[in-house]
Amino acid sequence: MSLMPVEQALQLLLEHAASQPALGTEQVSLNAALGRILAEPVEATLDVPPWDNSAMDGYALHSADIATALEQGLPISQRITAGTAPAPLQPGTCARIFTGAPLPEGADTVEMQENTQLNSNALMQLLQPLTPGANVRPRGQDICVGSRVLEAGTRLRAQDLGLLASIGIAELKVVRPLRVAVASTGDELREPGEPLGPGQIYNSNRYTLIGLLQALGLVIIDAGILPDDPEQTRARLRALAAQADLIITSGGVSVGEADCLGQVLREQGQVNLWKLAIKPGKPFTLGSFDGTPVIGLPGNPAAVLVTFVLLVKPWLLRRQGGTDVAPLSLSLPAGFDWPRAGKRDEYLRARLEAGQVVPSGNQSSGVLSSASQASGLLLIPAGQTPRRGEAVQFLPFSGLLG
Ligand SMILES: Nc1nc2c(c(=O)[nH]1)N[C@H]1C(S)=C(S)[C@@H](COP(=O)(O)OP(=O)(O)OC[C@H]3O[C@@H](n4cnc5c(N)ncnc54)[C@H](O)[C@@H]3O)O[C@H]1N2
Ligand code: MOO
Repeated sequence: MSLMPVEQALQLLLEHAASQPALGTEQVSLNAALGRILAEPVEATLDVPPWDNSAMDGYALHSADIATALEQGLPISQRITAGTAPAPLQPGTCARIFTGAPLPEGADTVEMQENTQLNSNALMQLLQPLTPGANVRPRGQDICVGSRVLEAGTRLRAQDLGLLASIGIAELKVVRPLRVAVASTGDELREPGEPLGPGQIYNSNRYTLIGLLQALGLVIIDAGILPDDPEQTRARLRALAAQADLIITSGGVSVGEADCLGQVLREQGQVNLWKLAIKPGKPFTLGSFDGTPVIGLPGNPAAVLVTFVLLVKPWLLRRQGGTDVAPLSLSLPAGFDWPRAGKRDEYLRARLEAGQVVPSGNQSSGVLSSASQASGLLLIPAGQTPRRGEAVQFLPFSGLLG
């Protein structure tokens, strides 16, 4: 059976997310807007800076007076601090001025105080030639009135909030956060804190997934472990579907027989089982229950991490109207020889060493310690055998998480 390329799966997921009914919006204050997605574009209603101002602590003068200022000095006719409104500059004089203070009418140039001296006549004398217009930050240098400063669909970062504040915006309209239910499946699972019986393991995916969702600022419905019983699974899914915009499950999506979740989705909802050309993360499902989308991730812990950051996160962002969903990918030299070409795109847990990318340990899809030791994912495309020194794509976790 042929495997679905990752790009195709991503495209289908993004189309699926975009086809969902629009989410509501809410008005939030700037300090509650970090990481939220802007629901409408923002246009500036003022210039920033609102007037020409000084970039330095020093003296403001008219460029016509530079020669006089160099030769004999100029009298200082006023003192302008930030936050004050200056009087027009008297011709043939200069003004003491500080960084950020408005330039007086009649001045067009500033010299920093280190390049000046007060001569014996208490005149400000330039110590070196000065370019007309130097050290002036013109009105509108940053933002012009009427310009669009941010587009709808922008995920707000700290600098975006600062930018909005600079044009006086105190509140803005953002998309309401998604409610995402997280459920693990598997009879072998126990929760940390409980004793482990024979054949049992701890439920790590729950914590990985909840952490990944928390970093995206979403509302999480922690559904714990789904029981391996169709009747109970149905009832639990019904309750989750009524509250959540998306249900994410882990486990039970491969060809195994104890696949109670798949059975319930097939009977009561809808399910597409994909075999992706990705390692780890080959089995992946997209379905629905009572109209609520369900994404079923493979149970292997590293497959959960990889498929979430590459496929689920873009779905979540696009579902909220986010426009920028592609992760940062850097082209860096490989610090290894890759021995054999694979049939799937392989995303290795990797880190940087002396500017080169190296795998960070055991790459089995059941292994999490190598993910913990990694600073990103390294792509070995299907069919390729990169050699040491050749460029490979490295996706830092700083761009994948949060
Ligand atoms: N005959 C085949 N077997 C398997 C195939 C295949 O194509 N044919 N694919 C393999 C691949 S690739 C993956 S990935 C896994 C996916 O399996 P499932 O999604 O059905 O997941 P499970 O069987 O339930 O679990 C797999 C593995 O992960 C552990 N697990 C599950 N949930 C958790 C959890 N919440 N916390 C920690 N660990 C968890 C589970 O114990 C298993 O070891 O299938 C392969 N098999
Ligand atoms: O896709 Mo599985 O995660 O390779 O083991």
